Amino acid sequence: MDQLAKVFSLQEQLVDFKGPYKNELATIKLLHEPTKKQHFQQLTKQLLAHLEKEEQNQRHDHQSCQEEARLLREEGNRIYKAMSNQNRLLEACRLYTKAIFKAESAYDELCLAFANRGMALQEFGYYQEAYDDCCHALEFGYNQKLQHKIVIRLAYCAAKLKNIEDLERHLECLREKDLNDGYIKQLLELEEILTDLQESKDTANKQTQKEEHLDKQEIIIDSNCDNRYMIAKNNIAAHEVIFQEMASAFVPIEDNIICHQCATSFMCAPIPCPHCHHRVIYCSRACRQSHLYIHQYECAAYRLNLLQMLGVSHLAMRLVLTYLPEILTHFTQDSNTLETWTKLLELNQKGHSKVDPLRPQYATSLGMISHLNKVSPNELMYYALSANLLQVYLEKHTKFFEQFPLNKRQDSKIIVSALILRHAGQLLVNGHVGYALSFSLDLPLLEPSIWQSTWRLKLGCLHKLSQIKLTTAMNLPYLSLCNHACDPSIRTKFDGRQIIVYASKNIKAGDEIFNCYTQDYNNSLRQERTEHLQDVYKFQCRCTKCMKSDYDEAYLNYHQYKCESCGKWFAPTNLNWWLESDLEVAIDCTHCKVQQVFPWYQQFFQLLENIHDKSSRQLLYKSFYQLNNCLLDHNSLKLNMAGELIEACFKAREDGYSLDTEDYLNLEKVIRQQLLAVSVQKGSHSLNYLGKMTYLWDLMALKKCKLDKEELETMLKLLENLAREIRDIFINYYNDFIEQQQQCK
Ligand SMILES: C[S@@+](CC[C@H](N)C(=O)[O-])C[C@H]1O[C@@H](n2cnc3c(N)ncnc32)[C@H](O)[C@@H]1O
Repeated sequence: MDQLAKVFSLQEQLVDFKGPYKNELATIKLLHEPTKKQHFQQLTKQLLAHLEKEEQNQRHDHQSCQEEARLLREEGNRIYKAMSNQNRLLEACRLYTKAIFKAESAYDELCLAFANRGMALQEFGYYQEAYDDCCHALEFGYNQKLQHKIVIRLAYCAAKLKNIEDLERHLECLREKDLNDGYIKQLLELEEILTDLQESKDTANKQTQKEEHLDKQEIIIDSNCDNRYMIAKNNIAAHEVIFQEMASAFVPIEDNIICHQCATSFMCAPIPCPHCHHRVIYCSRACRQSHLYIHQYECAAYRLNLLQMLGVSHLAMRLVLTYLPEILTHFTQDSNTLETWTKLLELNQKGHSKVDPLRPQYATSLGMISHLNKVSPNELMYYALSANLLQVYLEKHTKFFEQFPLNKRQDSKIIVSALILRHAGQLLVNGHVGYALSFSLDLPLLEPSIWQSTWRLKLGCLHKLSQIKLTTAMNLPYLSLCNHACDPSIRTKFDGRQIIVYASKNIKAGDEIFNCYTQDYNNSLRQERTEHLQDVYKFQCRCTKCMKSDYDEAYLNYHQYKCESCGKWFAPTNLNWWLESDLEVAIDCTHCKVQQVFPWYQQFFQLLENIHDKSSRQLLYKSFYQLNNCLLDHNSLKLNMAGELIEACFKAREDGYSLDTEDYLNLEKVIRQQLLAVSVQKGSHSLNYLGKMTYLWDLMALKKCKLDKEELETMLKLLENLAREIRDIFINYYNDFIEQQQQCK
């Protein structure tokens, strides 16, 4: 990072960005001025060489990768063989996974680790993942003489997956091998399964996939002026799906372990690329193969750790990589740089009024609004230098530019830089952040303490899935057509790389459909939102909520304290004082100006430290209920304290301290208060609500509380707001532990 800053600052001195902004092409051309170009590009190459050197210094040699992976795999084998250990399969898988990561490109170990993980996954019941691992074992050079061991496993998994074609292929391969009696017996069994599958194939219900009509409501996009927006053509009822969109490109945020192809964060058998220090991961072999085209141009950048320094410019480059085949068609023999650029930009004029969000065309992305003309010269310089760096990287470390006509190589470099710059500018105001409920565990699907079988949690473990994580930065150009309001008319659900947009309230035909780019009016102050919207999105918000005279009333209602002196309700100047590291800050009543002591605050957290002690817990519940005397209704601090109390009680239970009936009654009461407050602040369809709901479901599963039928049905309906695989986990949990006992009532 330091080196990047150093090189960028040297490059800045070589370019004059002071003049008026024209467009991305003209900006990039400034970096290519003949007099400075050589020195300028030399600095970029030096930076890349520096990263290469750093990577080489940190790289583990083949032998140590091999050795560390071997030790992990052998430890996995030891656990796998320990028949008395009921968690052995997932524990072994965990170690095999670590071995796969450690092996990097030491293929001789990598293939063994895949083979062994495949064996354990198969036994646990993850057949598709086991199948993929066996394919990887073969791909990375599993011993020729022992390959029948892997092929028989492939055949077994194909049989479990009812994949006749694969099963036929693997059995054919096995028939040609010289097998011992044991294997011949297995082969005959598999032959029988194949016959059964073939016979049942014809009678099986052929499920034709229904082509769902995805945008139930017609959306009009006014493209006559620069500022496009979305309106409802028909009345749209609250909670109806308005449209769905598939992200054409996305990148994982930070170090989240997410499949780079389908964006799932739920993987029981992560498959890392062996060449870029496992910085790119897939959930399946199919995803790995689908992503090969993009990854061939990114692998070296991941290896050099270049991309994490560049944030939005990385997503911009992915957009270019995704649409390269389309971009290439615009490079003709006889047009010059400006003509090619103009032709590319004309695409969006043709495209944006007829957009298919599920099959996004490049035109839609090219047409997104950008405010590069309004950013500071320093900011513009940063994005231009990042675009240039990525272009030079593609040139030096990949075969990317070989796809362009030979006589257009120079043009293509300038245009590719200009496109990366254009998309970075667009994504600054059009990028979307995906989020999901997640576990706060490393390799959560391989955590033996929480799973009873595939996708089925153990009793009392649903609350482990209560965290909300930001997962991806996405390009969703159709959703981006919605303008902002602080009281939006939509809510969004992220499901892998697909987004589903629901009406959050009734929308009348002709009404504009608004998204919210910040925290909404219910969860932030107008001034905070205004500053952010002005800084990033370059506009002054004039939505109905911001134009009201009591614009902050809703939010301030969640921060009302009763003054210890005058007894009046007030909202402190520093609303979230309890989130700050320095808790010594003085809180004064805004009416009588008397400084507050808040003795209940210290007392509560002291009691929390002794949660294992029954009498402390009793005092804790009492002091929580007493908060109602000094904190109004759904006060955010009270909500936070409820969260601390609930988590601490669940943790105590996990640590082996038994909670009694009174504890559970109190817990239920506190969880319900928390859920009510979250539904008021964030809405009951929010992930925040669903995350907190897991605690109540755990109490139900543990037979410590009961819900009436109506309440339970309402909660079940809310599961629609979860991504598919997370919803499955909730439904399995409901079926395993809740449904039956609720029926027994
Ligand atoms: C994601 S885009 C929305 C679609 C945009 N109107 C377009 O034509 O592409 C965000 C940009 O739209 C404009 N915008 C969005 N909401 C707005 C609002 N409430 N008032 C004024 N401008 C707005 C701002 O320029 C903002 O940076």
